[in-house]
Amino acid sequence: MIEVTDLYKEFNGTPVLKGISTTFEKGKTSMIIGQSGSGKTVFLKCLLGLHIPEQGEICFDGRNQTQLGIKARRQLRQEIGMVFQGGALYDSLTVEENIMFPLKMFTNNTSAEMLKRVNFVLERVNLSNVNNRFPAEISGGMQKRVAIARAIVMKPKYLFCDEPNSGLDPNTATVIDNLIQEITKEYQIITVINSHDMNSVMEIGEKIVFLKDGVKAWEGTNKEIFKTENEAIVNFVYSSNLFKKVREVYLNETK
Ligand SMILES: Nc1ncnc2c1ncn2[C@@H]1O[C@H](COP(=O)(O)OP(=O)(O)OP(=O)(O)O)[C@@H](O)[C@H]1O
Repeated sequence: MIEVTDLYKEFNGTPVLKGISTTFEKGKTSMIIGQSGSGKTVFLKCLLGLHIPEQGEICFDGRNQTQLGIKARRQLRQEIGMVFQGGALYDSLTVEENIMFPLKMFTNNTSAEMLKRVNFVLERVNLSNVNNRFPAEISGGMQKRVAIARAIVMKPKYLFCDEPNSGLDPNTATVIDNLIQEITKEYQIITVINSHDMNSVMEIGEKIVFLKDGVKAWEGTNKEIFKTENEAIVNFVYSSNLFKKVREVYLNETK
């Protein structure tokens, strides 16, 4: 479990995260949502250890990230897989080289062992015959799959995804969402996703943390989001007429 307690982060005296506490569980896809500027990226960067919070604790299965020594921090970093916004693949490396990169960096595996693992994760994300292609030679959806394959190649305990669906059409976005959720369950990973995409939130948001002005304004599941009376989350999620209608139908059907 990841336990975040009273997390506080400021920049030049301006508070961005104002005492956030929450937990993320194994085998669940948890989502951080909120308006632009609400602090989602800063929160994810704190989890990754890229920002040092002024106050609070982030415990990864009992290990308080902010108090770990260099060696333990490096170990923890290796247990985290990251899917960056836009995929962040290396353009000059092939798909195979991109996925092999963390293995080369952090393991002493032989070339044959690394290749076996690369092919295994490529198969897991339903990609074949793309080993020697460059990122520019495959579609956006395929690039996301490669980014997911690279994120899981080190068998992470924790998977963080920043806007994994950005730039994808709705069908491909749903396929990527489902893939992330399947992998989360199959390998019992703790997955935390930053998202703007309400379809994703409704589809795979087993836990949703809603940030508003750096404060946790609501948390719950994608089912609870339909029923909640919390004004802040209702205004945020149901700003679209389509979602207002969907909510009405759901509430009528479950009366
Ligand atoms: N390195 C930094 N230095 C100073 N201010 C920062 C820094 N990083 C983020 N901020 C500020 O923190 C606030 C929250 O930013 P953050 O990027 O977390 O928002 P967000 O919710 O991820 O927004 P978006 O959905 O647009 O990506 C913003 O006001 C931003 O300007």
